[in-house]
Amino acid sequence: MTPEPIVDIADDAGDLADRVAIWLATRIAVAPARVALNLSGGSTPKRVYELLGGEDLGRRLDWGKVHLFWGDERFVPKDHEDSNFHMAWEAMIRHVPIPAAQVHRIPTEAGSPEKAAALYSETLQSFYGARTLDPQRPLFDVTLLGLGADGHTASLFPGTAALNERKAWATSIIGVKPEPRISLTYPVLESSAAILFLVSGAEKRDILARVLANDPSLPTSRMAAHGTIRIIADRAAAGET
Ligand SMILES: O=C(O)[C@H](O)[C@@H](O)[C@H](O)[C@H](O)COP(=O)(O)O
Repeated sequence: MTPEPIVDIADDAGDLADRVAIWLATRIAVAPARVALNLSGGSTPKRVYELLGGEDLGRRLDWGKVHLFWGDERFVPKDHEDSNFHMAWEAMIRHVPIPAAQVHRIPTEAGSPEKAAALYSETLQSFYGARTLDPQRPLFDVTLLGLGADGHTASLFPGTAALNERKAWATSIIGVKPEPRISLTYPVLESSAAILFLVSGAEKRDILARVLANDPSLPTSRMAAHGTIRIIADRAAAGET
């Protein structure tokens, strides 16, 4: 990974979620105007979204300046239980006063995964106000990502053409998982002031060690961000228990 990640160790999954939620709440609070958060799917961030959508934290945040995006999505309807949007909707979005126009989900109602990817690229470019990314002006304030057991992140899986896509902002991934996926590409994920990887559980221990050793065969290791990269792992994932 470039730059070298900052690694934070949380006690357990609950502590990890608390830290990330507070970190995100602080980013939202200090942002002068709009703040663009790029969300991930997976089981690890769900508790973070619940905290941000909860009574305690959710009501204190200025949701009027928050814009939500997704790093990847399954090509399923928006209310499908496997939808990353649906997970964030249930855990957080439906509980908070964020304007609907600021929730930029991946449009899986488009006729095909390719069309959904093309439409989402347009959404991102229109938000950014340009079709070319400027390293000095990141698209996202924060990108949340996970680490899959095979080293994937977002829906960038080992050995797929999506890893080499540098031109399109979003792409479709077909034939790797039972359902097609749509994923932002490296240049777009990397256009973030801060990237935060959430890694929890003993089953992630080996793969996290390989990422930290910069194994180039792993999509996660190949992330080369413009801003900072932080990995928040719990003790089980970090091999400290
Ligand atoms: O939609 C998804 O599933 C993801 O975007 C994916 O990249 C995920 O972040 C990792 O597979 C880790 O998932 P866990 O948090 O469930 O371990």
